[in-house]
Amino acid sequence: MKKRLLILEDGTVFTGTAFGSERASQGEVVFTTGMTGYQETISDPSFYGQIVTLTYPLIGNYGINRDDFESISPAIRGFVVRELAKTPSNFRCDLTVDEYLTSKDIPGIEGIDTRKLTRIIRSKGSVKAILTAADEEVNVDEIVAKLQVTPEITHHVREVSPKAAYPSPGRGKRVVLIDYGMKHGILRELNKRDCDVLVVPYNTSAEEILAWLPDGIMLSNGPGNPEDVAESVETVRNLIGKVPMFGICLGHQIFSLACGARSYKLPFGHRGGNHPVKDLRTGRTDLTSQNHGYAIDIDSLKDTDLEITHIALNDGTCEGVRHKKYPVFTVQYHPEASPGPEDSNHLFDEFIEMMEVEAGKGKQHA
Ligand SMILES: NC(=O)CC[C@H](N)C(=O)O
Repeated sequence: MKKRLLILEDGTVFTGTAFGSERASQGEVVFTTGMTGYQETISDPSFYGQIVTLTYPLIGNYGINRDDFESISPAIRGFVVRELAKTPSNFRCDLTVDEYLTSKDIPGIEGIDTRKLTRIIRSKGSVKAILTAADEEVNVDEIVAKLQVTPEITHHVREVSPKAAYPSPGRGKRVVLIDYGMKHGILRELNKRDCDVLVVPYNTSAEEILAWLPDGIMLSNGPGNPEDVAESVETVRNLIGKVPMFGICLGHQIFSLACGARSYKLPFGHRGGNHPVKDLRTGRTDLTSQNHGYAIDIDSLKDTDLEITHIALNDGTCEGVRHKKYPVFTVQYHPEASPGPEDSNHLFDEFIEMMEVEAGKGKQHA
């Protein structure tokens, strides 16, 4: 069993056991609180550039299967667990987490105090860290000094958005899905409703999108700071009022910025499967799946045509908006679940309904 170190920029060193790839890796450490769904978490492209720690203490007990991936290649920089199950047991299990991460060249560490690590992230906020082998040559002071001056990575979306458009056909509503680093759950939900989907790269122009004559546009989740993707904000600005839109997570942030709102970085983000969110119009609270480090500033909505529709009950932050004039709504959380609760799955039905209503209006005009 090889020893591995997780060294934080504040100088804290955790010593644990290595699994997965043997290489060293650097990233922002974040924690997620889901008790299940680690396979979806590992393969969620919104974690690009991050070392992910799971607060649930035993991970890997049902292995990795063929069905639950949210993308083809995981984008995480490292995986941190208290205890990794060595002998998973499940009828769908194909590989162990160790085998899978080794095949994808992602390093992991187990056997560290993940509660202590989580507390550090909670009190310090975003923390840069490095995963490296515990050999004699390691100079912790040098690594810490290097970490402290390493700038945050920018423009994550470019790394995970597809290079070309591809179809996912259906007989229903025609939807252009802008893929900023999409979880496949979003595409699955649209396909389940028989949508005729065209998935397009983040930098596809508004003209190209509209040339496909979509009934609706879906703005996906994705990694990083929404302010880094100014060109996508500009594209969305040019689409507002032309076609119904539904946005999720980064899609929600990009749409809000396009309407003139501002975003900011949360102290330690929302990541997990039990975040209560209140729908301000119905008073209903859904338990939601979340994975975001940024949020839309509620005060900044005053100067826009947006109305806040959802708030996080844990900290009162913005969880959803709706355009006052045009058929567009967006949420900060994940109605596609995968992983997590499916309470808000109905939002995909609302999107279909919204497209039907708009298509009906078009017919009346014709
Ligand atoms: N899952 C997402 O789309 C996350 C959005 C954005 N990258 C954030 O961290 O806030």
